Amino acid sequence: MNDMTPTREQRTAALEGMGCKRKRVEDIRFTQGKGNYVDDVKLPGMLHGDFVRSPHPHARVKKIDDSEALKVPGVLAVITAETLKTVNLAWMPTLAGDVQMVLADGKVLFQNQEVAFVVATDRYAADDGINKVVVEYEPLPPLVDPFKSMDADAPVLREDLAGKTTGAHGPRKHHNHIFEWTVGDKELTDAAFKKAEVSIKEMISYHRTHPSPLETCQCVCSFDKIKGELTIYGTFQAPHVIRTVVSLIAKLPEQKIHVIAPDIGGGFGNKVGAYPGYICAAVASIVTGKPVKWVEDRIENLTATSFARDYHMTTEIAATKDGKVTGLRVHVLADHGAFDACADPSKWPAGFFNIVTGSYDFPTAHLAVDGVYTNKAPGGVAYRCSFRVTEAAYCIERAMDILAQKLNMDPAELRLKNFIKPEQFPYHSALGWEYDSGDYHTAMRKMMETTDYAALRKEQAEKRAAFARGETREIMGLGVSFFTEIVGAGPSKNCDILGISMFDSCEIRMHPTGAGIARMGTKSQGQGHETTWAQIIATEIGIPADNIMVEEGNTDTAPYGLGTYGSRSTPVAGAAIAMAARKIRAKAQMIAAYKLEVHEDDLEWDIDGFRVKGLPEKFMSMKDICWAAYNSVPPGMEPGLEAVSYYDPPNMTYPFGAYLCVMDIDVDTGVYKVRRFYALDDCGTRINPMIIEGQVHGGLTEAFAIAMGQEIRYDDTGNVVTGSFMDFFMPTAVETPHWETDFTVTPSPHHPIGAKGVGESPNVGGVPAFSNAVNDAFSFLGSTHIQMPHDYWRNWKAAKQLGAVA
Ligand code: PCD
Ligand SMILES: [Cu+]
Repeated sequence: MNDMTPTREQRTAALEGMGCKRKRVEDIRFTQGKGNYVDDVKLPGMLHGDFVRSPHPHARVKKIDDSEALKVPGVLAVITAETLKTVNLAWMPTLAGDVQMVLADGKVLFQNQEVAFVVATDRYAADDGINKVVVEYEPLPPLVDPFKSMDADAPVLREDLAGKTTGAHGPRKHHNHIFEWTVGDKELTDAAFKKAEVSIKEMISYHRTHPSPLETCQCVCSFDKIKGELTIYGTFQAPHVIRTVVSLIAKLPEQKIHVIAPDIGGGFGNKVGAYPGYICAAVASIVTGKPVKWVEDRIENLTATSFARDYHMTTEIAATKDGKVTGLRVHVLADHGAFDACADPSKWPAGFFNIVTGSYDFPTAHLAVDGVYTNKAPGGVAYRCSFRVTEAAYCIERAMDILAQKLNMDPAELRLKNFIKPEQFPYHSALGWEYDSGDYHTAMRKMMETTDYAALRKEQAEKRAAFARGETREIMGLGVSFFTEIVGAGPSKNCDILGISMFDSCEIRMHPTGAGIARMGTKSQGQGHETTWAQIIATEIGIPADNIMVEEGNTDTAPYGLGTYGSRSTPVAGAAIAMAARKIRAKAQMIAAYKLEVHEDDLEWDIDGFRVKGLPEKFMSMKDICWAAYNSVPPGMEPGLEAVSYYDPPNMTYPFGAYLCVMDIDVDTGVYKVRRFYALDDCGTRINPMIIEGQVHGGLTEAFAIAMGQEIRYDDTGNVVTGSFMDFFMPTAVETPHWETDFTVTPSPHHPIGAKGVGESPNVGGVPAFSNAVNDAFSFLGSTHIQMPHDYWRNWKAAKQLGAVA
């Protein structure tokens, strides 16, 4: 060996594999404005469609007159429910087993609901056409408050369901009831409460909000009459699912549907579902024979496509005097809006909300969820929520603080006392999950030491005394949050969408020169998959990440996958990638054995190739093996080097984290300052620490937005009052706090590379940390729970109600 021979460290570094802070390859195009988004798709002769929307939240549609609209220059067609009925598409199935109007059929059920679709030569003409469509409405009483939805005299919203006493998830108790879902042992839990030395009860609401990605939902549909083929470019987080759904509802053969999700400007769950815009653009293209583009504007996005949360959680904890939890009882009233269009795996009407026991060893628990209809937009699973895990984490983390307050215990100490212990993993929760791995005590203690939690509590006590003496008008809050996430939907035993198991996939094809292309069933919307997926392959097969091209989002080339949401890509596709790479390596080993003239078992893997055991100079690099795969494979072996893997995970993964928010609030103005925010995340094996940090920063910023002001609010008449960025809080760099990140590593025992998801964690853990900080600040004035969002006005109002301001 000469001096030029690279060291093992240099060879490893050259791969830029797992653990490397590899720079994001996609950013080369994004930072130069060279991304290719749906709105960049411009096809010859392309038309534009736009919606007439209802100003009323609840009304009968008496008549739609399009005669004047059709006279507008450039307007070619006005599509209504009547048009759609001719092709059986006036209603579409939702992922939650309900049906949803594509265009208003006799009635509208929420403000801004789609009523008619105007198709024109350009967007402006379409807009002019919209203004000329005359719709005659007969307003009906709106139902806004979910708590009144099951009143005896509540208006009937869904006339199409008249007389139906069962829905997709069992019996319905009322004409506005969707489902009741119960989990856990009711008797045992009731008994625990009877015996309880201490208990708390609080109605904890997680308000309605919206993911509002930078790029709104949009598509271009192009129907080729001659070939009978439909090509759909769209902002799809799950392109294959869209292809299957379109095939099923439009009765087009699946091979004749090409779904392409190009670059996506943020998804956050907003782009999982199927929207009327997609159906209308497809029908318009079939009718006109021209490509049709549909692009939502911001107000449409905020008010009509997939809201998030709107969970009202009556929460009770039973405990002993010294702070050991003995039971948890939760009732949720879930406001699903006008149609149940929640994008959960089929069997889970309330998603994975039954992770609500959190990080604590509850001997027993019982949960009941009632889903109800109101005159609001449909949706329900979006915005970094992992299928209602954000709601569950908020519920339990707020409740633990309330219990700590009642017991006069420190909230961090109460948590430490009740954590599931490291030796209890795999841990079976009272509500039915098997937590794969965790070390909660270590994470919590690291958070407490790094932030000097004890000193902060001391400072708080001093400030409270000073406040009492009238020396300051500022109060200080410490928001502790310790969350357990459940991501990686999911095992076919309990997760499917429309009957398709929630596996994911990867196909790797190596080229002769030691480069390759890898395709997955997932679809990045900004997460950086092009960077990280190549890193997994680099480590697994010893080819530099730079030599692996990652391609997602084209259903013609990618293997079938269920898409990217619920932080499932790393737990599911990440595993498929490792498994496909291992198949490549297994074949490579046979080729290397043949070339080095030894038995396969005499070879050992060494960073970027195979070495003959005990003969270090006999080595064949993976690059050379790629070449050999195309010219000298062992007799009887097929040439080439490619592999595909479909991975059905044996379990979910359970990332966790310890967060602390330090906040100061001025009681006279309600103005708060986030002095410090510390976030420790454990997502098992870390693929790209820089990307993880970016994910955490992004998720915390969204958590900050939600907890401190962001809200989709309806007034009593069913009017959305926060339907634009004038009113919907969108934090910029000015408002956003500074984030301190940290980590521990507890690998997932069942995942091939030990990785868990991380993308949703900061939102799951962040919201309770902010809300607990506000509540902790006010608690010494006698409050137990202040509802989110905690904007200045509400903080001031709380201070006033608590007698802190005159
Ligand atoms: N351990 C680990 C984990 C992870 N990672 C990384 O990180 C990321 C993420 O991941 P995940 O967790 O697995 O996830 P995904 O699946 O991929 O994704 C999803 C998520 O993601 C997040 N993030 C983000 N970012 C961006 N940029 N954009 C967007 O849109 C978004 N979104 C959001 C959401 S909302 Mo949902 O949908 O609601 O359900 S869900 C979600 C990627 O890249 C990966 O690779 C690493 O590195 N490592
Ligand atoms: Cu989610």
